[in-house]
Amino acid sequence: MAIIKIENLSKIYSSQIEEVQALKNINLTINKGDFIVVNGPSGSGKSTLLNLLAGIDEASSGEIEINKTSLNSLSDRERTELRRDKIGLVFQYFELVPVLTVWENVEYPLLLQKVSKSERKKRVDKILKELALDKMNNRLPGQLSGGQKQRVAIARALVTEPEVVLADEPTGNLDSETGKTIIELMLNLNNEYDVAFVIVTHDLFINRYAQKLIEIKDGTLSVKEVS
Ligand SMILES: Nc1ncnc2c1ncn2[C@@H]1O[C@H](COP(=O)(O)OP(=O)(O)OP(=O)(O)O)[C@@H](O)[C@H]1O
Repeated sequence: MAIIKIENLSKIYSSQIEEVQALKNINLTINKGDFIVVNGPSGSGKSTLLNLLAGIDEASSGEIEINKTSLNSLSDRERTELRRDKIGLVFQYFELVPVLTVWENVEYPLLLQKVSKSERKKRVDKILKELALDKMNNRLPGQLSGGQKQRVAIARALVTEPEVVLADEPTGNLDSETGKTIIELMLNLNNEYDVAFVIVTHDLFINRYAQKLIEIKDGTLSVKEVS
């Protein structure tokens, strides 16, 4: 079942000096439970693609459908809510809120969704236990290792029960052993919850975990192999 459908998506960055076509007519379907790895050289358009999916930036032309709803057909507010409900985000530099505890960081997206207090407690406790972080509930992000921070970020991305998690260089700031643990954790969560993962990375070791391996080059996308 398709969760996200990208059709003829293009992005042009224009300034007074030049125009850069960062994405050229991209087509891609992300299905329920997919584990997709995206490679590509620096400047090829990987972050642009994630930013368009995450709503951090807007496409120049083309369509993104989430659960059969075209983002172009929605108001700004509806678009934000749809993304907030269906997409979880994980970043290279973790992006945790430094003054909130581990527990509060994971609770935060549920506050935005206006989930009740009792339901918040249930869901945050469950995901922190699942990710073996329940002994660290009251720590601040500054008191965690890189791998622990990334586990908190993954818990925060999953607590809203999204259909897809987009991860931008999730191992980029971790040593190789911790990076491997994080990817294997994502794979387990993918199997357990059937949530799709799209991992944009330079770390070639991640490719062996891919169900679908995608390469972006000069703004065009190709599927390298499907297992
Ligand atoms: N805000 C912007 N204004 C102008 N050009 C931009 C902007 N953001 C990105 N670009 C250009 O768009 C192209 C794609 O950039 P993008 O950041 O998507 O690449 P990337 O594959 O994520 O690279 P990296 O692996 O280095 O992060 C590049 O040529 C880049 O210089």
